[in-house]
Amino acid sequence: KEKVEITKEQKALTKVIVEAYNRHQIPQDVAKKLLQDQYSVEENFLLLTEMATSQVQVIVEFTKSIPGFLSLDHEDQIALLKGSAVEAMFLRSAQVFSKKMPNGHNGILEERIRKSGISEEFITPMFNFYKSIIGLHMSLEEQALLTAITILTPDRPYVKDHQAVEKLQEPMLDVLRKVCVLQHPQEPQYFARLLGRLTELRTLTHYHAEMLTSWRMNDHKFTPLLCEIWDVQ
Ligand SMILES: O=C(c1ccccc1)c1ccc(-c2nc3ccccc3n2[C@H](C(=O)NC2CCCCC2)C2CCCCC2)cc1
Repeated sequence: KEKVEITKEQKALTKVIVEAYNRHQIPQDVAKKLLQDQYSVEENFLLLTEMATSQVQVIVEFTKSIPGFLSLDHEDQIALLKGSAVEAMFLRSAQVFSKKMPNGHNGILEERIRKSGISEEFITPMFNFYKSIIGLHMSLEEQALLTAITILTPDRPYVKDHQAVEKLQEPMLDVLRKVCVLQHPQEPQYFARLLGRLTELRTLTHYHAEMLTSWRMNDHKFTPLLCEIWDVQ
């Protein structure tokens, strides 16, 4: 049985990533808001754009805390943030959805999201993804490291220095692999399943522009930041 050891450096790296992840929580809890009231389709869309806009700002701060990120070429920094924003938003949404709540509340939250205005064809793939994330019972370290790994994906469009990004992503993958072995000793394939979620995430975000403009209402208004990040309007 291979003895898995997390080195001092890897412990330090994980600590930095988890602290940054915790520090940059979404300011206001969207699940609580959704459980409080039923909103109209227009109000829900506004809530989504507000939450997503603040999450983009939060993700930028989180990413700046990733050791080495600020030493990358500046245009590559932008390309990585832009290329991963929708994935990070869905990953965060899945983590919000997977939070255990007083019984019945998860059902209400699911209902509110189903009726929020998202067009039917995207509801199933979105919830399939959320349920697959729930099924993994990810630890906080795994969530934080997976988010960093998603952002540091070398093959995003317009990234020039792939190698420099790989050099940052690899240590994260190494320590995530070890964390998975240590935290899920009964599931040798757990790390592979975790990375498999990133593939499902990419397919889900493939239609993101269509998902947004098909929100069941006319005249979809976006913030300037989201127009930049989401390639809409
Ligand atoms: O269609 C979507 C989309 C968005 C961007 C690009 C492409 C598609 C698209 C549609 C729902 C959700 C989505 N899945 C959620 C799961 C649990 C809780 C809320 C969730 N949300 C939305 C949300 O606020 N997400 C936050 C979460 C924190 C990080 C920033 C984002 C609300 C918005 C109010 C109405 C109901 C759902 C997330 C995304």
